[in-house]
Amino acid sequence: MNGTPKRDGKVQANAANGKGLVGGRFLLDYPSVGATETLMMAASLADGITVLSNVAKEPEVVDLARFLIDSGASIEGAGSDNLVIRGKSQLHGSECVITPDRIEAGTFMLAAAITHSCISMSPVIPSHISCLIDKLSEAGCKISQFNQHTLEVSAVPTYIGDNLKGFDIRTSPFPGFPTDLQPQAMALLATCTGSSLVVESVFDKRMSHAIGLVSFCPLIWIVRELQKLGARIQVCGRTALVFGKDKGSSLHGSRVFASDLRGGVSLVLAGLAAEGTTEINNIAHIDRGYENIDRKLQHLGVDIQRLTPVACPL
Ligand SMILES: CC(=O)N[C@H]1[C@@H](OP(=O)(O)OP(=O)(O)OC[C@H]2O[C@@H](n3ccc(=O)[nH]c3=O)[C@H](O)[C@@H]2O)O[C@H](CO)[C@@H](O)[C@@H]1O
Ligand SMILES: C=C(OP(=O)(O)O)C(=O)O
Repeated sequence: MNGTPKRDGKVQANAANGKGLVGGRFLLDYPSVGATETLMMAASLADGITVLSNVAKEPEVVDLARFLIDSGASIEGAGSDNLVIRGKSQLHGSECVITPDRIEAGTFMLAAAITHSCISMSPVIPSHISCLIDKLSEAGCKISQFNQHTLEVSAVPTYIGDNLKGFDIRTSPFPGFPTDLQPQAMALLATCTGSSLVVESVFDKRMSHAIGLVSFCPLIWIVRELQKLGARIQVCGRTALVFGKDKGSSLHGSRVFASDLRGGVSLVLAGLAAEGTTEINNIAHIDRGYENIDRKLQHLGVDIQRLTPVACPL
């Protein structure tokens, strides 16, 4: 794309002067999920061979590669640092079964932990959430795998004693700890014993952008909402220090506001552990990533009521 003009806030792109896309070599500065997926789709229909280096290895990238291959694309290396894509003149339709949502599964695992309960989940691909499995095990949960795709998370008092132990987190690209589970894990840490460090190394703006709320920053916002529920958290740059539960201190219900998807669901988790009633507003954020979360939690015995309908029915 040469001399990409910007007009009225829009970018107008012209591929190879109107002759279509041509393959090439790309070295990504950062293994970006969106950039890898976009380049993979473009290269599948570009003229010639494309070599992509330092690409994202997230399961969703591998899933998209599988779908493109089933649709006629030629992609080698999905799940590794490098991809070789031989462009085709066209693709065809194919059927696709989407990989189980590891972030939804991880959120329910954290729900089991924060409520000191036992939840069995299926289908889950354990290797997609091995980092969370390790952290919850470190906290004292018992995680059992029953068959290829069934996991049970147990944090019942007879097993863990009075409380789970805090643990430290540093988010990083797959297979590291997912940034999309960071706020939910922070809610859990506020109920564990001891202090825990959370370092956000994927999304700079989730941590450092707006200390003092100069402009919108999801992390600062969510910390403030969790604090309304009694969580004790201090943020410094990309690091949050979560002070766990002392004897006598606990989360309590309050009126809070979701400001984004994962921060929003972390308020649901905190609400599960809080004494009294928690009212969460702006739940459209949560509905974007959790289908029927209220009904799923009701099935697990949670006293939860939806006060506003799903904004955009799924
Ligand atoms: C729709 C979707 O799939 N969204 C996911 C995707 O977002 P998304 O694809 O947008 O995330 P990226 O992996 O591109 O970006 C992650 C971070 O890296 C930064 N960056 C990105 C490219 C670059 O060249 N340099 C750079 O610094 C971005 O500003 C951002 O802070 O991956 C994120 C990281 O796992 C997840 O949190 C999102 O849920
Ligand atoms: C950040 C996420 O998605 P979105 O970019 O759609 O908010 C997410 O899935 O956690």
